[in-house]
Amino acid sequence: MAAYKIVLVRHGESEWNQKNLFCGWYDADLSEKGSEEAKQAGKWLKEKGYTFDVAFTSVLKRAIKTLYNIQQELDLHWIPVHRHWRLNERMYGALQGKNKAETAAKYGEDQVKVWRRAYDIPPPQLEESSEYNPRNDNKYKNLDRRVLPLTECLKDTVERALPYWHDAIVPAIRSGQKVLIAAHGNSLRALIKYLDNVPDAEIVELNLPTGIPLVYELDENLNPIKHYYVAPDDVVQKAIDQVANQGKAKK
Ligand SMILES: O=C(OP(=O)(O)O)[C@H](O)COP(=O)(O)O
Repeated sequence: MAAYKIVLVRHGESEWNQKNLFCGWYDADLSEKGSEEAKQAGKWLKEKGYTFDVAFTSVLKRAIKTLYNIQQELDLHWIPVHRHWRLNERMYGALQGKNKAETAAKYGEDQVKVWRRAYDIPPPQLEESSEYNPRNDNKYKNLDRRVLPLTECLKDTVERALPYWHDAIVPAIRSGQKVLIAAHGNSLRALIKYLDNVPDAEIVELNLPTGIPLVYELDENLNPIKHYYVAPDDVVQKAIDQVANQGKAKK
């Protein structure tokens, strides 16, 4: 019997997902399809009787709006929402704004898979002068510049996301609140890597679909007992395959 149940959800499709661009900390909006996916996520949760006491998200609008769409479906506008940069997507460095299929055609699919999925190999850094440099973004103006990354591998994302997990999310779970986390493909992979203790070589194969709630049942020590998506299996598999295939060169 699970002591706790939490729900993780990757935001619905963003405009940059739709264009197959590496997005990272760029603040892309949801596409129309992404808003629909977010509403559908809320409907699936409602159908299965889920409700929440508190929600956590990043400071990026694709995750914030996904969460809001879910709140709307569940009539949970009133719950506290905590936004934090530590739940942001992995900083994709110099790849931000580049098309994944074109990058695969230029550098090879194997290299792109390493950049997308290797645990401890970061993509090349953003230039200091880049328009995507978070050090010039108002959202982060009160933070020490040294915590703002110019690139990250998944290991870096794990290291900057976990303090927020331990300091903010774990106390909420332990206090008995029902927790929803709306975040990103790689910031959620970072959390799953930690929760499930996934070996470095295996995390490479984990792809998270957009807009499909993922339930984690946890024991009293917050160790996972089991996890499952709240959506029909065929929908889940198709969405996972789509993400995995984004890094293939167009034939
Ligand atoms: O910004 C991104 O993630 P997000 O859409 O979950 O926020 C990345 O571009 C996801 O790409 P990836 O699946 O190639 O790591």
